[in-house]
Amino acid sequence: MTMIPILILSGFLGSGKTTLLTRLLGECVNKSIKPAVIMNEVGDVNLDGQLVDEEVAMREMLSGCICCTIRGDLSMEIKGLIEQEAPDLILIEATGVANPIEILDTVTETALLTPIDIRAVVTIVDASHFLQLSRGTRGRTYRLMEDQIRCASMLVLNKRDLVGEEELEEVTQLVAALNPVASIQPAIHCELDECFWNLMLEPEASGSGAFSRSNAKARSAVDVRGDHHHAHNCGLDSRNDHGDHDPAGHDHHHSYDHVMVCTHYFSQPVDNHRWEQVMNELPDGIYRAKGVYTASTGERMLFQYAYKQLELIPIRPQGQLQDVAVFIGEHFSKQSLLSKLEEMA
Ligand SMILES: Nc1nc2c(ncn2[C@@H]2O[C@H](COP(=O)(O)OP(=O)(O)OP(=O)(O)O)[C@@H](O)[C@H]2O)c(=O)[nH]1
Repeated sequence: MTMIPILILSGFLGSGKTTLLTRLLGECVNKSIKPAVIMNEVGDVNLDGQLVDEEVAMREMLSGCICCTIRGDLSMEIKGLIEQEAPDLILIEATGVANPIEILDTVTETALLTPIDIRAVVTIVDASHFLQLSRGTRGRTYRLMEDQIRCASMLVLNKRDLVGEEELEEVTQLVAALNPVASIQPAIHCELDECFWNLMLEPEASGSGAFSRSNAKARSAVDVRGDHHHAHNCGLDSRNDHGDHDPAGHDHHHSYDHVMVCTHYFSQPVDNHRWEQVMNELPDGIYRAKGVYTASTGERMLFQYAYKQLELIPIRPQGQLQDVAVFIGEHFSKQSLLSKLEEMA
């Protein structure tokens, strides 16, 4: 019986999951592996899908988080992908607010429907952001990041370019203390050593043990017991299941109910400089934004904003794609943001 390996990419908003995913897809081409991708977004548009080659089989799960509201759908997506696309490997990019323990649980349940093997949970950590939060009050976002780190089998300490040597040492120690088992790799734009790609894509060839399903289950169980309050929820505020029991019978403690999503559809082209200005003036509460707009030059632009860093990338969209911006953060006024965006028109 062939078991289809699954890689779960976890990490807080803007940490570099899509960056890692696109690199992994490149490595798959090099190694003649046929991948399939499941992308999950908290908003109702998937812009990251634009960065994935058209030829790669992809399923999008939007407007909910696979770790809670739409976790049942994940099993069906995995089963459907295997039956329809016969991939060698499935890569799941979770939302940045997902609790990977829940995803592990769901994927493990999927094994009852179809033969799969969880090969690794790769958590990407924004080294600079994590360090900054660790030095502050260590609120809910920090706790979610801790959970994501705890259940990883591999850890990528990304955005190494944004921290100095001593800070890197400090953040490595923090992360290693939370998860002494996982291998840790510092990286810039998720550029990893060859052995890391081999571990993810060809564990047999590299002679290293995979993250077997039973390991995953055991790990998940330990974490659930050890830190029960953080175990069964994600940081998404757009759910309506507050305090409910979920079908699997888990108690939901919504300790991460603090992340807000705001979506804006552009009605006309936008001047690039004006857009940079607007993004520079965003309130501190907005830590992540992405979208597509038409510049006044007529060019389509994909923009990425993570923790005050803005990136504008000219794109040729695959298929129909609306001009839209999604803002993610906490404690910000959606109304004043939307008015500001309206004013631009
Ligand atoms: N300076 C710096 N920026 C990075 C690095 N890696 C990724 N980025 C940028 O950070 C932003 C977010 O990267 P993504 O890969 O989209 O992050 P993500 O985790 O998929 O984001 P979400 O899907 O919103 O959760 C993009 O603008 C990237 O180009 C890095 O090592 N250093």
